[in-house]
Amino acid sequence: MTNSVSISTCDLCDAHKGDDSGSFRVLPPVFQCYGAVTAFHGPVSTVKCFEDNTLVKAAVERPGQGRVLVVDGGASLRRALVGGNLAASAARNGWAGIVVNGCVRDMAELAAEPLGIRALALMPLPTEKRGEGLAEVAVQIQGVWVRPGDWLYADADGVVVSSLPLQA
Ligand SMILES: O=C([O-])CC(=O)C(=O)O
Repeated sequence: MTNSVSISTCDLCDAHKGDDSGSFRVLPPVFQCYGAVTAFHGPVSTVKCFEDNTLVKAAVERPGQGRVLVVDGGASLRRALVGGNLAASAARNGWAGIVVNGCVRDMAELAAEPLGIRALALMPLPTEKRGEGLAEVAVQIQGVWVRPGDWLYADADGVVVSSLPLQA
């Protein structure tokens, strides 16, 4: 499922720039855009894992219901946590997007998927699936806390996260 209503992260930042409550957060500008969808948003689900994408695969094989999967891969640049197969599963199962604090691979396949995909970089090496990791826990993405049930908004300008759903 892709979100037809696009919400500008710049507009959100204009409206919330004085919010020091911690509810409104902006991710550091280190993410590259790989999916066919640039702007996406939805409630957050999380996976925390390190060079093992067992739980990422399990998540995207379940119904996404318009959610955004935030994967904290510890910023490892050594293995790809999402490739063409997982991205295709995510799109087919109705995820709005995937944000990976780590690497992805299969650039051409990712670019064809109707899904938002953000990651730090491309890396052709896959992971070892050892069954390790945690699902639906609070994660720290580039120093910013992201929790299951937060709302994430991404567009060409950046990625913001909020405890509450935000209006366009
Ligand atoms: O299966 C993996 O580990 C990642 C991958 O290459 C894919 O999703 O196609």
